[in-house]
Amino acid sequence: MKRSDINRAFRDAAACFAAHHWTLPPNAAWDITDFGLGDFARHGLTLINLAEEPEYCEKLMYARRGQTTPGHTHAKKKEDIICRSGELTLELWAVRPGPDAVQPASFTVPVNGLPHVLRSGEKLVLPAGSRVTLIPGIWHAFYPSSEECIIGEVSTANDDVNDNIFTNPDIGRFPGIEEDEPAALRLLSEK
Ligand SMILES: O=C[C@@H](O)[C@@H](O)[C@H](O)CO
Repeated sequence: MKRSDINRAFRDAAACFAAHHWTLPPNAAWDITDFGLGDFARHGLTLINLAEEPEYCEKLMYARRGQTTPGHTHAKKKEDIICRSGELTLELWAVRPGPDAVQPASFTVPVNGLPHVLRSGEKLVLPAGSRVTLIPGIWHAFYPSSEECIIGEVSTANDDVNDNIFTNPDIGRFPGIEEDEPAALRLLSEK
C-alpha cells in the first residue's frame, strides 16, 4: 500500500468515528490493510485494536462501500461481528468455500443471541445494532451495504499473525508499504 493511501484511510475512518461520537483511546493501535492484494478500495479494512489481552480482544473497524474483507476463518478465535453504524453484509459458509466444497444444506449461527438458519454462502444483512456470533471454522467475508460502516468485534484471544486462514492463498494479512509521503501514524504491524 502507498503511505498516502494509509494516511487517507486513517483520516476517513477517524472522521467517521468522530461523526458517530466514537471517541478513540490515546495511542490507538491502528491496523490498516489491503490484505496484500494492492487494491484497498476493493479489498480493504481499517481496524483499531481497542483491547488486546491474552483472554479477549475488542476491535473497532471501518469500511467504505466497495471494500470487502476477504473470505477467511479462524482456528481459535470466536468472535461477534457487530454492525455499529450503517448496514453490514456478511457472506457465511459452514465449510471452506470453493468449487470442490461439499457444503451442508444449512447451518445455524446466533444473530443477536438467537439461532438463525442459513444456507452455506448465503448473505446475512446486519442493520446497525445487530451482531452475529462466529465460532472457529465458520468462513466469513463482509462488506458495507451502506456508504460506510462502523463495525465492532468482540472476541476471544486475537492472533492476527497466525490465526487468519484465507480462501485466497495470495493474501497477506498486513500490507507492504511504499513510502510516498510522510506517515501520519505508525500501524500495529510497524511497531
Ligand atoms: O472477521 C474479521 C476479523 O477476524 C478481523 O479481526 C481480522 O483481523 C481479519 O483478518
